[in-house]
Amino acid sequence: MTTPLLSVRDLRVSFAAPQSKKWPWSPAKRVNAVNGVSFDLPAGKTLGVVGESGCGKSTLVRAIAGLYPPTSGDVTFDGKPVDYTNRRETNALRSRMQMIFQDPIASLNPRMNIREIVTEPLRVFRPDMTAQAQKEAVRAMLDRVGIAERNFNRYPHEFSGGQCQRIGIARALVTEPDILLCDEPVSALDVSIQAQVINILKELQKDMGLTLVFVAHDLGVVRHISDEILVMYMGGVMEHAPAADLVAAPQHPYTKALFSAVPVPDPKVTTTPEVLDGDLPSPLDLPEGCLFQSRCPRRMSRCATTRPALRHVGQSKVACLLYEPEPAAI
Ligand SMILES: Nc1ncnc2c1ncn2[C@@H]1O[C@H](COP(=O)(O)OP(=O)(O)OP(=O)(O)O)[C@@H](O)[C@H]1O
Repeated sequence: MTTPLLSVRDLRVSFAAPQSKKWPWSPAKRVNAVNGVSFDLPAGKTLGVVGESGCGKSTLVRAIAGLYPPTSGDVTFDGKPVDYTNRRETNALRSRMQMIFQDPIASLNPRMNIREIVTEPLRVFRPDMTAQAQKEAVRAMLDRVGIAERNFNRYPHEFSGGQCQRIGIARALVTEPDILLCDEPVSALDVSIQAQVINILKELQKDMGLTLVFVAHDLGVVRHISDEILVMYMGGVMEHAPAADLVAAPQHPYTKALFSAVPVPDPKVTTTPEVLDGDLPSPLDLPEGCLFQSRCPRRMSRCATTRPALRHVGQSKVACLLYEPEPAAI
């Protein structure tokens, strides 16, 4: 079996919660944003990450990129464990692992023109390149994302959201990284522009042999671009499956509810979104058993005490006690 390009094992990220002003002596609490995520991603493939707002998707990719320090767990990149406390190592990692963000305009420096923005990563990560070689690389990269040379001296505010996202992609890919972490890159764009940006990403992935992690809350977009999909809920993985299997036959009760809400573009097909009752648990105080128990339509008594592990169900991996035999009574 080939070694995956990216391996994540039991990754956890928590943040210090703001201290209560009314009860400053109360014990400090932590927001548990990512709670034990594991996956392997082979080179050249795309992993989609989906889930409701606040389930920890952005925190997961930012922790992998080294923007948030993981609380525990291991990340292995290209066969080597990543030490996020080692600054030199993290900097070297950044040249091979780049990121694009949700708000394309805000993620570009408003004081730099487009040429300067796309040249910046080369100045940092490829100081060995001559100024002429850098200029050529920037021109070629901007050309590939469809930005004409006559616009290179213009500033981000002069471009539309879709153009800014293309510039963001050029900035991320100019150093020819191995992996691109995409944090909701098309959520802020119009639907027609979303398709253009996704097609550019897919073309570049093919040409450059890129590996992608693609975060989105729009399941339609994710299933179009992904080879495999990770479904997150309250910072944990509920299901991890090949995209086609997840769409055709979701296994976890949460995935089923999530997919039942996706509209089908066919007037003859009627869909009935499954409404989930119950409250979300607090990320400050996670339940002992299954993270989804408070809203699960298939809840059983042992869900309150046992946290299910991801286990194989056909081609998928599912974290649900429905697929775990009940232990025999002693
Ligand atoms: N810097 C931070 N400090 C404290 N809590 C944070 C911080 N960043 C995220 N969180 C919390 O961590 C949890 C996960 O947030 P995150 O942004 O990763 O979710 P998400 O799934 O990406 O949501 P969205 O789709 O809305 O971007 C949330 O409860 C959020 O409030």
